[in-house]
Amino acid sequence: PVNHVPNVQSKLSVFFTMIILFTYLFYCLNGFCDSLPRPVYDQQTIQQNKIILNDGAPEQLGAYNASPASLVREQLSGLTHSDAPSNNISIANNFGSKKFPQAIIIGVKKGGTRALLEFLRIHPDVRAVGAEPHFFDRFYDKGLEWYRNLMPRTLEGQITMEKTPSYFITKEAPRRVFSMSRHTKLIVVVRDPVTRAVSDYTQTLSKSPGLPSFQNLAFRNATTGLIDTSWSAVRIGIYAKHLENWLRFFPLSRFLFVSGERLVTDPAGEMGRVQDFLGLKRVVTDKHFYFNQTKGFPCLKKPEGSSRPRCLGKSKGRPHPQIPSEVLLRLRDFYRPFNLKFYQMTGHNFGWD
Ligand SMILES: Nc1ncnc2c1ncn2[C@@H]1O[C@H](COP(=O)(O)OS(=O)(=O)O)[C@@H](OP(=O)(O)O)[C@H]1O
Repeated sequence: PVNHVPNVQSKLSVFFTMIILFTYLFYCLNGFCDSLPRPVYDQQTIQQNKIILNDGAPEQLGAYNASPASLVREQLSGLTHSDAPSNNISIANNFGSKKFPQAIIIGVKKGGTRALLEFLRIHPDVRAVGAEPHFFDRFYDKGLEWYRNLMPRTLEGQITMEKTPSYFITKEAPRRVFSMSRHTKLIVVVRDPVTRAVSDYTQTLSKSPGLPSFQNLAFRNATTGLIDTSWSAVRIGIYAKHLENWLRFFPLSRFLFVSGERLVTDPAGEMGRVQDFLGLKRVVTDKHFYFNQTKGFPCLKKPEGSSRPRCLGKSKGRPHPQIPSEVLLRLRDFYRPFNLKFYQMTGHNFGWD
């Protein structure tokens, strides 16, 4: 019996070592290893992403917009499945690596950028940040590593993406994106600038109900009908001017112009063009969409990370206020030459005139 004591002891120590190893393995698989202290900029990122969700709008987040909690999960796990069950998140946690985006939706505000990103996110080869990072306009001084850290982890063959519609009108953005990578693919969702201006105004009005009327803001002089181009809702729609700025750094072949109107009337058709441009298999097709009569927009039968059909949230597809027709006509006249120039530059007639 004396001989058995060391035997039992060694068996026990092997048993306890195994328990410790298994506990550690389980701990890591659940993603807790990754929650060790992170660099300061990562912690700041979490805070900032909470603020800059949905184009900086402190509005009700849409069904597709990542919640702050999911952003935190995203930051900690490197995943963007805002609705994915947490166990999925933790298992995939350590796979892949964070890369700079190979494609960015750079604009335009109120063009339909959220819809496009959410439609793309159902593609298995696309991984995207849920929130708008605003790196190339607001947070450039945080540095490229900060930016890369915001990205979800991707596996070989997957594309990293983000969307920040204000990049399109940011003077410094083209040079900054170029210095990250001159091969970056740039997607611009454009929409009739008049409707876009009204949509932009509607969003601001929803946050500031005391806002002056649309016509008060649109005209510098109501009698002469002089348009106020310093009003951002007007200025953003001068697409030709903003595009000129980008073409100083990127050739036209690096751009894809998506029609915001067609994204609503024929989402599958427009998604086909987008997937081709990104070099992706055409996985997102008409079978992924259904037209929701109540919402008045196409919705996804199975959005990413969910098995239930879902539309974008309340902040997308808001009813627009009635604007006097003469005001809209005047604005239409104002945009016409810029639109024609834009059609010429892109080789695509968007049919707004
Ligand atoms: N499928 C679907 N569902 C809901 N809304 C859709 C969809 N496709 C395009 N749109 C249009 O997207 C407009 C909002 O554009 P953005 O997402 O670019 O806005 S933002 O700049 O991010 O605030 C939004 O503008 P408004 O209608 O003025 O709210 C919509 O017209």
